[in-house]
Amino acid sequence: MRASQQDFENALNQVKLLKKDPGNEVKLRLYALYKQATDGPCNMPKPGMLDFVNKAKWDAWNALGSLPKETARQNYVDLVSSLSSSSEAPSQGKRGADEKARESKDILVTSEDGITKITFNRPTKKNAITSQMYRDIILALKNASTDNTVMAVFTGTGDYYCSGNDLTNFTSATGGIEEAASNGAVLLRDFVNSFIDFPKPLVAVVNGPAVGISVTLLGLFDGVFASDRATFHTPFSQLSQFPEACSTYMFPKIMGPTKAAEMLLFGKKLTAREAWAQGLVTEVFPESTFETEVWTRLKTYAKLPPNVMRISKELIRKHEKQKLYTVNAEKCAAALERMPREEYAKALRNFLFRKAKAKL
Ligand SMILES: CCCCCCCCCCC/C=C/C(=O)SCCNC(=O)CCNC(=O)[C@H](O)C(C)(C)COP(=O)(O)OP(=O)(O)OC[C@H]1O[C@@H](n2cnc3c(N)ncnc32)[C@H](O)[C@@H]1OP(=O)(O)O
Repeated sequence: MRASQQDFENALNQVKLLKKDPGNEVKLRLYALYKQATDGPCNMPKPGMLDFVNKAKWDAWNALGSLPKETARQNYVDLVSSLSSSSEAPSQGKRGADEKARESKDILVTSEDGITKITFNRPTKKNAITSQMYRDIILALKNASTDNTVMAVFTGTGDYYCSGNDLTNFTSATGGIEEAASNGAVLLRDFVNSFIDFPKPLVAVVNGPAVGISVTLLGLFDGVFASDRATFHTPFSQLSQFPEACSTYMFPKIMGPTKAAEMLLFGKKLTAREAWAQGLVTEVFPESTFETEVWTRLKTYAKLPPNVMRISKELIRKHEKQKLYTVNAEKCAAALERMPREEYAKALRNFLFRKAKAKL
C-alpha cells in the first residue's frame, strides 16, 4: 500500500516523539528521504569538504539518485514506523513487569457492580493531575480494558472534578526544559491514546468544576453526567497552550465550530446546563441527589450485555480511530514545540506568582 500525504505527515510528527535518539546514520537517512519526498532528487551544489554536516546531508540525499517522491515518502513512513515500534517495545515489556505492583493514593481504582471506578483523589490540589497520575490512569485503563468489569467511570474526590494538568509538572521536572517537554509530549500522547483505545463504555461523573485536560478528554467519553454545581473551563489561550485530547476535532463535531471556538479559543467557562445544551454533557442532576441518581443509573447500565456494548462502541469508534491518533500526535508535536517557549513559561509563572502573592 502507498503511504498517503497524511501518513507522511503523521510520520513527521511521530519522529519528534521518538523516545530514543536513533543515531546520526538513521537521522541522515531520514533527512535524505524527507528531502527526496518533498523536493525530489538533489540538485543543490555540493558543500565544501570542510562543511562536514551539510556535506554528510548532501551525500545522503544525493545517494538516493532519482528515487521517485512517492517511494521516498513510503520509505520514510516505514523507517519511522520501525523506529517507533523498536523504541516502544522495551518500555511496554517493562511496564508489564511492575504494572500491578503500584498502589496509587492520588488515583483510586476500585471495582464494584461491574464498574471500574477511577477517582482523581488529590482534593487539596483540586485534583490537579501530576505526571505520576497520568501514568496511573494509563495503567488503570489498560487493566480495566481486559478485566471482568463492564464499564469504567471517572470521578473526583472533594469539591472539584479535576483542575487539569498540574501546572508544576514542568517546573518540578528534573533535567532541562527540552527534555521535560519531550517526556511530557510522549506521556500526553500515550495518555490520550489510552482513552481513544478504551474498548468498553467510558463515563464521567462530573461532581464539580472541571478544568483543562479533564474537560477536553470528555469528547472521548461515551457518557458525561454532571452535577449542577459542575463547570467546564478550558483556559488554553490564557495559558498560552493548545487544546489537547483531540478536542480540536471532537468539540466542533459535538457542539459546532463556533461554540467549540468559544471554549477552546476564548476560554469561555460553561455551566453544567450550558455544557448540556451544547451536547458535551449527557444529563445534569441537582447536586442534592446527584450521587444517588447517577450511580443507580450506572449500575443499571452495567447490567446490559457487555459484549454488545463493546461491539457497538467499536462500531461507533472504528472509523474515527485513525483520525483521532493523527490529531493526538499532531497536538503532542505542537505542544513539544510550545512548552519551552517564553509565553508558556510566563503563563505558568503568573499562576505560581498569584499563589505566592495570595499567601502574603
Ligand atoms: C515532565 C512531565 C510533564 C508531564 C505532563 C504531561 C501532560 C501535559 C498536559 C498538558 C495539557 C493540559 C492542559 C491543562 O489541563 S490546562 C489547565 C490547567 N489548570 C489550570 O489552569 C487551573 C489552575 N488552577 C486554578 O486556576 C485554581 O486553582 C482553581 C480555579 C482550580 C481553584 O481556585 P481556588 O481559589 O478555589 O483554589 P486554589 O487556587 O487555592 O487551589 C487550591 C490548591 O490547589 C492548587 N492547584 C489548583 N489547581 C492546580 C493546578 N492545575 N496545578 C497545580 N496546583 C493546582 C493550588 O495551587 C492550591 O495549592 P496551595 O494550597 O498549595 O496553594
